[in-house]
Amino acid sequence: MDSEQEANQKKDSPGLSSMPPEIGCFNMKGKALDDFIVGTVPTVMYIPDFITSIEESHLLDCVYNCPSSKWKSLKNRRLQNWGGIVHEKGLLPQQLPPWLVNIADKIYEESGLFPLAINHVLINEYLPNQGIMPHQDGPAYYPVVAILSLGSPVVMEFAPHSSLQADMSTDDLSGDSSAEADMWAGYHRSFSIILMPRSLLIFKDDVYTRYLHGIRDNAFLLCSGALNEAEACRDKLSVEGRSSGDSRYIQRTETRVSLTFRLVLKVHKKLFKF
Ligand SMILES: O=C(O)CCC(=O)C(=O)O
Ligand SMILES: [Fe+2]
Repeated sequence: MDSEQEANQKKDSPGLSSMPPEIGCFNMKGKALDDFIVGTVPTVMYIPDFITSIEESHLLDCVYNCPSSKWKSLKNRRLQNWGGIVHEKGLLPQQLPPWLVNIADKIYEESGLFPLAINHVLINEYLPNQGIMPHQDGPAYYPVVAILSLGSPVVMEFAPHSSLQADMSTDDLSGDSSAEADMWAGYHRSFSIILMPRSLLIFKDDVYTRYLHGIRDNAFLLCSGALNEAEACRDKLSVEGRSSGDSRYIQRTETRVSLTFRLVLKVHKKLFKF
């Protein structure tokens, strides 16, 4: 941790008391949310150091102090589902615990991107060789997602959905000028983004509705060409890497935990009962 980060951490978190740290104000260093837009496809925002290391440890403690029954083991990762069951007809709601309400409300208030308070949080845990298949988050959610990363850095890859690739090939045959065709191909290119610990990734618009996102299940993840490569690699202490020719990789040595914040607009009145 550099001295500026250390100073910020001391300022934001007044001591290691047993009190849970308040999640500080949106750490945008005086910038507007639009200043964090990365890439050219609408719309991805990447906010480094959204929380401090102390807040990160507190959230990890909360995640790991939950009853083990809260974890659901999948083939390639574990997850906790908070906020209720997402059904194709809407959300069968459950109250979020206070430690999640705290941060969910901050993301809601400070981003201004959700029409109502965030009511659903998925927590994913990945070992260094685990990932998540390319997928879309689906129509049950309002089409904005915010992902807070804790622990090991990873690279998230985005690729246009096959329906968009079909559009592209139709366009290639439609006699566009080559400049326009190049623009179209560039616009729909796959891209990747390094998710450093404590960062917040937000995506919406075409990236939500027309792209797939995923994380490869490898301990080494290619990071050359990532939208935020320069920014993420400035913090060399946090990115353990290896190079092979022109390609650079980050090495995952620790577990990663991510918190995915979303809003389900349609909420059933009846509380979900076990
Ligand atoms: O762990 C992540 O960063 C991604 C999680 C995700 O895509 C999801 O929960 O839908
Ligand atoms: Fe997702």
